[in-house]
Amino acid sequence: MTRTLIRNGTFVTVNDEAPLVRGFMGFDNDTIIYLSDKEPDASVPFDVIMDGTNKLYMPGLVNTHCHAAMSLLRGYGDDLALQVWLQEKMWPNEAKFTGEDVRWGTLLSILEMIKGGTTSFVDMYDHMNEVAQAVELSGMRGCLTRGAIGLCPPDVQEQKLQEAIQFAKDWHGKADGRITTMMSPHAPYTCPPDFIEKFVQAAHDLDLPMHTHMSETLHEVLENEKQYGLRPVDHLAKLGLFSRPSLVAHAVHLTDREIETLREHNVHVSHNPGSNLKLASGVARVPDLLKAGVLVSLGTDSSASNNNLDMFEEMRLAALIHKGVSGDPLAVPATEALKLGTVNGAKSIWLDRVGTLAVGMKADFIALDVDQAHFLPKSDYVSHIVYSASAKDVTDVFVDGKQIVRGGEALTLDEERIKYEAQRRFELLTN
Ligand SMILES: N[C@@H](CCSC[C@H]1O[C@@H](n2cnc3c(=O)[nH]cnc32)[C@H](O)[C@@H]1O)C(=O)O
Ligand SMILES: [Zn+2]
Repeated sequence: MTRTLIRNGTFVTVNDEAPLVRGFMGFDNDTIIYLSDKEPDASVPFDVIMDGTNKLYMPGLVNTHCHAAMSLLRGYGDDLALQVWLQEKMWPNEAKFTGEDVRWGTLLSILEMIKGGTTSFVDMYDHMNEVAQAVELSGMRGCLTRGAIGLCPPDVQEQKLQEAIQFAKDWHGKADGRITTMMSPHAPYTCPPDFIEKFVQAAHDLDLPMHTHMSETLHEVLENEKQYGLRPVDHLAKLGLFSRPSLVAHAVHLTDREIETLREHNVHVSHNPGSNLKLASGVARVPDLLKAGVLVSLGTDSSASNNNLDMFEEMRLAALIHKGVSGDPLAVPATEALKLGTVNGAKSIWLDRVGTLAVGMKADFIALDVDQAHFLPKSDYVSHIVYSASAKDVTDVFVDGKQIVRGGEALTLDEERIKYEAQRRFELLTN
C-alpha cells in the first residue's frame, strides 16, 4: 500500500465542517486518511511526499448529464432549437456512428473532461461497451446507460431494451467499482408509454436507477399534455419511473406542484445551463428546486449543444443566470454553485464517498495552478473557483487515489491518437 502526503496545499473541501484547510492531505490506495492544517506526526509514515505550493485542491467535478460520443458533432448544428437540432442534424448523423466512432468520440470527451477536472460523469448513449471500455482505460468514474429512443418498430424496441439490460448487467460495478449503470428510456416524447414501463420493470428486476430527459422545452410539455393528457412529470410518475431512484436531465419547465412531486419522490435533477441556453430551451427553476429540497447537480449535456465539457463554466453559468433571471444576487451563491458541481453531483449518482475532501472519502480530487493573474489576490478561493477559474487551470487529477493527469498531461490516454482519430472520423461521417 502506498501512502501519499501533499504538503503546503490549499484545500477547498466542500465539507461544511472544515471548508478550507491550509496544509496537509494524505491518502492511501484510494481513500483520504489525513487532512489538517498541522503536519502529521511520524506514527503515520508516508512513502510519497508531494509539494502543494501554489496549488488549490478541491474535489473532482461531477458531470451528471452527457452524451460523450457526440463530441464528433461539435459545431455541426449550432443555433437551432432542440427538435430541429435533433431531427435534422443529430439523429441522421448519429445513425451512421459505428462502435469505433463512439469509442473515439467518447475518448475525445473523456480527454477533455479529465484534463478539465471532471472525475465522474454520466453518459447516456448507445454502443455502450465501447463507452465503458473508454472509461475503464481513462481511470475516471462513469455512471453509464444505454439510452433508447422508442420511435421504431416493436422488434427494434425489444432489441434496444435487451441491449440496455445486457449492458447494465455486464458493467455494473466493473473497472474496480468505477463504473455503475442505470436504465434509460431517452425521453417521454421519444418513448411510447409501454416502452418506458418495460425499462422501469427492468430497473426493478436489476435493482438499478433510472435516467431520462424530462421537461426540457415548453413544446415538449405542451405536446405531452396534448398526447397523454398529462405534463411530463405526472406522465412519468404514472408510468412508475419515479418508483425507482431517478435522475432527470433538464427539468426546465416545471410548475410549483411538479417541483413538489419531484421532491416527494426524491427525484434528482441534472441542471444543464449551457445546453439549455444554447438550444433556447429556457432557464430551469433552480432556486425554487433548491428551496424545495430537491437534489440538483450540473451537467454539460453533449459538446454538440454546449459546446465544451468545462464544468467550471457550468458552475459559473448556474451562479450567474439565476441572479439575472430573478434579480436576486443570492439566487445561487458561489458556495451553492460549487456544491452543485461536486458533492451534489456525487449524491445524484449515488456515490456516497465522492464529492468532498474529508477523511474516509475516496481520493477523487483535482489541483488548480493558482499562481496566475486571474487568481490574485489570494482571498476567497470559493469565489475564485466559481467566478474566475476554467478547465485550463487544472494541473493534476486523481481518481480512487490514482493520478490520471499530471502537469496538465493525461497519463492514461494517448492524446495525439485521440485527436487524429476524432478528426478523421468526423470527416468520414459528414462527407
Ligand atoms: N441512438 C439511440 C439513442 C441514444 S441516447 C442519446 C440521444 O440523446 C440525444 N440528445 C442529446 N442531447 C439531448 C438533449 O438535450 N435533449 C434530448 N436529447 C438529446 C442524442 O442526439 C442522442 O440521440 C437510439 O436510437 O435508441
Ligand atoms: Zn441530453
